[in-house]
Amino acid sequence: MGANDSADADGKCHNSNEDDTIGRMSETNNDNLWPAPTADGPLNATVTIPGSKSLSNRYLILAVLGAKPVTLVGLLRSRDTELMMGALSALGVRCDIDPENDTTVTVTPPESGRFSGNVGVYCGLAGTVMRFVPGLALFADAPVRFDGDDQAYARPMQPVLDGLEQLGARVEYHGEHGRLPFTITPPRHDGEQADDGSAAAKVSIDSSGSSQFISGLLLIGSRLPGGLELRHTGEKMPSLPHIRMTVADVNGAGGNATADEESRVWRVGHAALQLPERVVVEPDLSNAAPFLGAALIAGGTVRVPHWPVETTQPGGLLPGYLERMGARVSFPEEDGVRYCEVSGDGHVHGLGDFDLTAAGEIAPSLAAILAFADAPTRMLGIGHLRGHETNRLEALVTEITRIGGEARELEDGIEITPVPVERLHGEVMESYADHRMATFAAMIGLAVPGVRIVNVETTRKTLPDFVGMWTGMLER
Ligand SMILES: O=C(O)C1=C[C@@H](OP(=O)(O)O)[C@@H](O)[C@H](O)C1
Ligand SMILES: C=C(OP(=O)(O)O)C(=O)O
Repeated sequence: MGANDSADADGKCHNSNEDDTIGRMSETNNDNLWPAPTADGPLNATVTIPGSKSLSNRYLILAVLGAKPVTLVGLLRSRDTELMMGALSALGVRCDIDPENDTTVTVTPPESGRFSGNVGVYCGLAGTVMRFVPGLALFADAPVRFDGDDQAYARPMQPVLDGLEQLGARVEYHGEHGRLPFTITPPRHDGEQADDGSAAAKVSIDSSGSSQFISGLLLIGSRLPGGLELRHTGEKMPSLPHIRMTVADVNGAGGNATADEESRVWRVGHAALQLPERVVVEPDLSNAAPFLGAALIAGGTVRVPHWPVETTQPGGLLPGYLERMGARVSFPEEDGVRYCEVSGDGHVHGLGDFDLTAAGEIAPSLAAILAFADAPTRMLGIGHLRGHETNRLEALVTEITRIGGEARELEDGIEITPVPVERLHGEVMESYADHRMATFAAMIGLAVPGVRIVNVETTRKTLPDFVGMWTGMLER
């Protein structure tokens, strides 16, 4: 849970959302350095990964768009999901945490179906909160103000807000145009939640900067009187699996969402959404990347249990990517549990030109592995990572260069040219308040002694106990 959050005896979630400070950018100071452990031999570990951030925060949104309570099992409990629950609580939703198991949360939508306005929503640095919750403000009874971490002010927001304006909302920017903080005033309501036979609302946005702009609008499309027809006008379309995940999840809640990816048009019919009474969240497969990738860097074997046979998560592409880098990958089943098992012998193949448009969020973890490869890699299709938690392309180049490696930014990605590991040296590595830059540095530290990481706690964005999991993986 967040630093200021607590569950009382009846499990009701109190979330002083606006005071959340965990994971905020912290100053570099020597009290805040974590010595990243090196691997002193091949690994042999099984690592259980908490619930998927992307699925957890989609299910939370879809649960509140229904009419009946929904119990989410295996929900991620990390900064990004606390921020989401805090946002929903502010809007009048109940989140009851099971006192026996804090990853089981029951979400009860407001009885009226209308969200409380005249409230503030604190987004932290969470893309899924800042891009998914504004859509709910369309159905609030008064304006909703959104704010976030200072670093969040740099993240692009405008396309999703342009979309909401096309749907009748008014958006007032309090800082830079197109960025946090802002206030959304919902359109005047006259029972728009019913299907009044009107045509689908047509919205056009440029979603080249983030797939979350499209997802944020598709999530609420079912509630519009005639549904939604959403057109993406831009050139690039990053993270398509995340958009497919949204379509699948809307349909899993009884919606009618379809995609014409070639024409870049998505349609969502008007529908009363209702997730099943109980929904089980898959482990976060992108968060498995540092751990499974560790087997390639250090050698040995790492297993992740509960690996789904089929998934909408882009992390489902990870085993294939690791195989291309030289890993042996298998999916053994033991006592009904399916594992992803990755083994490495310390040798990593470079990938040459490598299109990562589909799964940009795992770029930092792959970069850490590829810094130890036998040949260069150009990870392409990820220019939009400049608008992630930090400018990840710049951050990766800075950190690889800092330890004596070679990398450079490309217009649409990053080129990593490995150097012999003896030339790499441990340094204080920045994490930029970015969970994936912190785990990137920890991966480097497996093979480069003396790495110390600034503010490793920033991993709480999506992993409540990264340090415990990492040191557990290295225990023999
Ligand atoms: O919808 C989602 O859950 C996400 C979409 C992706 O965003 P971008 O399309 O901005 O990369 C991904 O990187 C992010 O971690 C999660
Ligand atoms: C880009 C990411 O996060 P967000 O959901 O904040 O966009 C990420 O987790 O890599």
